[in-house]
Amino acid sequence: MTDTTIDRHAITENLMPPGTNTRPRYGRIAELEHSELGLETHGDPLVRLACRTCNPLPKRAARLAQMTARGVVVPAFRYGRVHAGYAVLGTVRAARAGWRWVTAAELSQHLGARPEMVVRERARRRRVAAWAGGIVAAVVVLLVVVAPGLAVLLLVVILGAVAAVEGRLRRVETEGSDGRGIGTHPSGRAVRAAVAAAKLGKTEDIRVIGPVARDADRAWTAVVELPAGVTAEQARKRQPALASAFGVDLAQLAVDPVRGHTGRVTLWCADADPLSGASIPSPLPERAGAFDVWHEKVAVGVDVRGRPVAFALPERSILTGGEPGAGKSVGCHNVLGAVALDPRVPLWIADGKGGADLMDYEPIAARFLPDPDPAAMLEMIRDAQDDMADRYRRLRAIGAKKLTGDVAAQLGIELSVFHIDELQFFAASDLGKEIVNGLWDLVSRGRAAGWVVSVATQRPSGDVIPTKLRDILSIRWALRCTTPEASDTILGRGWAGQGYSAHRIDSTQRGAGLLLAEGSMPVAMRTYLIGDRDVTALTRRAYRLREQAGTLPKSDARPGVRLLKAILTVMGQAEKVPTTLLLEKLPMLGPFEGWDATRLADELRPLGVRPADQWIDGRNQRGYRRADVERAFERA
Ligand SMILES: Nc1ncnc2c1ncn2[C@@H]1O[C@H](COP(=O)(O)OP(=O)(O)OP(=O)(O)O)[C@@H](O)[C@H]1O
Repeated sequence: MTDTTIDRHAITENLMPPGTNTRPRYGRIAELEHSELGLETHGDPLVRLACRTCNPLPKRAARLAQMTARGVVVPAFRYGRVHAGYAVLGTVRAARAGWRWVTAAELSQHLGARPEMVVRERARRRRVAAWAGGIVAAVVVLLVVVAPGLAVLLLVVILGAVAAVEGRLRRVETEGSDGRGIGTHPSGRAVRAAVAAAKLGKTEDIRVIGPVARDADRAWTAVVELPAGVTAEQARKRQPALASAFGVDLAQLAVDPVRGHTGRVTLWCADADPLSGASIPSPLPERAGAFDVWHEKVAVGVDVRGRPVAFALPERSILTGGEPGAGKSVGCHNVLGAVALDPRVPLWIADGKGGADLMDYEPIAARFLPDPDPAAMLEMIRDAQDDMADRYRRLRAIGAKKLTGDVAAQLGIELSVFHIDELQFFAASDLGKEIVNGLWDLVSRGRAAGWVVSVATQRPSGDVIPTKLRDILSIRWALRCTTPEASDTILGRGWAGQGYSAHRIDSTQRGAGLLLAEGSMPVAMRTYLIGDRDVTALTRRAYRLREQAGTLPKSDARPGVRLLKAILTVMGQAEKVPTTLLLEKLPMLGPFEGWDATRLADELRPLGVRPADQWIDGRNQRGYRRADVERAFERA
């Protein structure tokens, strides 16, 4: 080192601010040599080159060169290298695909069953390949001889196109490896690889028939042919594994068999969760006519593809379970609402919660238990068992084995529906064992005699729904549960382990559940929403239908009794009720529309009930006393 040069380390140590560990750039050294050491020139040629004061132009030129290298040359080189690589890989891919086609690799699984067809097809393809190869070779030779420049240009264009296609394919295929599954626009190859990953066979034995298509821009769909010997049913059983391989939620995937080919399935995979979002209104409130329980299915909601989910009621029984607020009441209204609109069907309802959810059904129910009263519940079950025994006697008398629509019409007995809400309040009582045993008997023997039992509970556990009862309830409907065990208590043991667990349902998925009803697998679905107003409107229509058909509950058939019963329903637990409230609520419970205070008083007078000024809600109002109405009801 001469005296006009300076050691870069010395500058770092002596002149840079304390704590600075990085070595200064040459330009900064040059600045420091001028400003701090007062040097005129620099000993180090690199420092001289970098000095803006001594050497501004070369510096700029160097920077320009550097920028050009970084911004253009390097990317161009990288791009070219990558695309050259893609061109090679694409050519190899095309050659392998061509070879597979020539050798008819996809037909090798049929070699055992139809060897002549495979051999014939291979020979045909070899001929086509030989002709095509010959023509291409002749064109290439001609071009090289006549216009070599054009030949090179054509080669570059073809390789460029191959590189572009290969690049795109790789981008799509690598979507599967970054945690986002195979994406919303997967290639056939990505679908095959995912199906193979779900342990349904080897990628090369799986085929995607036709293109992977988009469905209304909210899902992709593909028809997949499984390897020989693997059935659509096996694929449905692997649905959770498939959903995992596609990188989606179980609720986003539908696996449907293809008619006419047990080895093919249609895969439908939604981009987003189809079980959340805006609620789906039930078609029931809009329904004009009566429901026919013998010939119609009860539509309770839609599956993830938006297709209606429905089940028939004759010879069935229902278990609905889920945590509080999961949507059980709404689900049950879908069933009860439909049944109510068939005026022939006697409805027996027991409300273990003692709430207002089922109050609207009271005027049309043949039997209605509004409180969690285990003794009354047991009595209802005993009555239903007696009725069942009577039905069997009558069926035997005409030589019929079970109640069908025709037999029902012939004997004048009807399908009866017995709905018990919040079974746990009855099952956990002292009479719980007898109640559960009675229900078990009614479900198992009552099926053929036309008794349909439906139980709902917000505590799906072994003590509320013993396995022996659960196993004979044929329709099982698991709404959101807190644990996989609770879900299994409803659906049956083992389903959670296979990926079908209602504990996975999110609280944003209102009314979502797993329904095991028609097929052998639970179906992820969402119930139709039936709000409180809909229930009121439905039951009022049901009332009118039953009134016309003369099938209202016997005690309700007399207008006076009907009125007193409706007034007691409006009053609930209250001791007094204002006339204004009665006039507002009574039309919802029976044919009392358009009544005024005078008409109400006129109807009640013969029954011994008179209005009076009452102190209600902190003021003097015209109204009725509960004790008067109850006395009149007892007299009636
Ligand atoms: N299918 C649905 N679509 C949209 N919202 C729904 C649906 N089902 C239920 N809900 C919403 O969830 C709320 C609770 O539903 P519901 O009363 O049926 O629950 P539940 O399981 O019966 O509760 P609990 O056990 O406390 O009686 C409803 O008030 C409604 O707002």
